[in-house]
Amino acid sequence: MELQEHVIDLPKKVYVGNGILSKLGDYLYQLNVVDPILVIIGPTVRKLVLGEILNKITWLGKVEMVEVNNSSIEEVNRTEEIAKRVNPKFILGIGGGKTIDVAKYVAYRLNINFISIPTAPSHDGITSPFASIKGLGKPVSVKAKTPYAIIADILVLSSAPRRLINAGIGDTIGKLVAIRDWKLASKLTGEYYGDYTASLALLSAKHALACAKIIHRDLKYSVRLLTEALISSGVAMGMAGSTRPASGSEHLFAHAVDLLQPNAAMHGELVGIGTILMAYVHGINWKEIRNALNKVGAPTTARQLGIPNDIIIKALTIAHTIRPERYTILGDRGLTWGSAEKIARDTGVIE
Ligand SMILES: NC(=O)C1=CN([C@@H]2O[C@H](COP(=O)(O)OP(=O)(O)OC[C@H]3O[C@@H](n4cnc5c(N)ncnc54)[C@H](OP(=O)(O)O)[C@@H]3O)[C@@H](O)[C@H]2O)C=CC1
Ligand SMILES: O=C(CO)COP(=O)(O)O
Ligand SMILES: [Zn+2]
Repeated sequence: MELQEHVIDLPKKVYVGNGILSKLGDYLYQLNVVDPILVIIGPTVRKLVLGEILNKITWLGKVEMVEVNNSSIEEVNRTEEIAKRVNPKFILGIGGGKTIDVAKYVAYRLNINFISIPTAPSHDGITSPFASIKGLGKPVSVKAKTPYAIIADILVLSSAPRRLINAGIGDTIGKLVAIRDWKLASKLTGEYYGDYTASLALLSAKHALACAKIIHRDLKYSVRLLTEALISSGVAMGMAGSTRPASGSEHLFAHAVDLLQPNAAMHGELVGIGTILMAYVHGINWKEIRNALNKVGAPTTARQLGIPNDIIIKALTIAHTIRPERYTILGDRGLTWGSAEKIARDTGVIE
């Protein structure tokens, strides 16, 4: 049998360490970064780190900056127009998941090198060659540019609000369910299952569980664990050429809630709750997942997020329609209202 071509495109270098943003200029030199450079940043992060960043890169020559407010297609189009004018050789995306997604997607559309500088360990888009852009007609991620390099400063990441750190734990714990959905799909539909990439995603989830155990004692060490887990989950997506190892029924639930009640919660928070629910459906230890999220202070109930019970139940019943081509434990027909309500009540997600 002739093997289909599969190309794995991975970042060239990953820098991780405490206070390493102070060496940004050195890293860009090592990476042969030349001007013009376009910095894409969000408004909050701009206030926090822009001064430090600009200090380190202005020697490179022409540096322009664009502030993005969300990850909508309108914001992508606006940023792309600026990028066309600047004609950068490199794009630096600095911030949380939304800013990095916009930077990564604009870099993809214009085929420009993209460097990922995360400021919050809240999502595994830090390394992945995918972006979640609102307004493209579907709530799931689309192909984007593989980061040329990643610069993850643990001091910056661990100073992010605790809610963002907890969201990263939720997004990563989700892989416990995602890889089970993938394996199930391979058995039932014959879909290719990548043992290696699934193991990498599973390892990330285990690191997130370990992080949840020690975060109260050693924040910096646990954020380092979490960041490495997020990076390797992104690498798993890059190796698989799809978000399959990192996104299963728990993400479908999160996307469904986002559709029904936009901006109700952070992505990783919804994925965390989705993981409790779908772990229950898979018949695995959902209480361990709930305990880990509870222990760090991440939400485990609809009430904590101010989401009405009906939205949770409705999301469970429509989750299977979000990405019908990706088979999960929800099957082709999804959950009935009654079974969805029972799952949500049994797991304590709704009262
Ligand atoms: N591409 C992929 O593979 C993946 C993409 N995603 C996507 O990522 C997004 C979620 O990312 P997430 O980071 O949770 O949300 P946001 O990007 O919306 O970030 C949340 C907020 O945190 C702020 N922030 C970031 N860093 C810091 C910091 N160090 N200190 C204080 N505030 C900070 C941001 O500021 P500012 O306003 O400046 O941006 C923003 O206001 C979703 O759209 C999700 O779909 C998630 C997983 C994977
Ligand atoms: O959030 C993601 C991985 O954590 C990406 O998943 P989707 O492909 O479902 O958008
Ligand atoms: Zn995710």
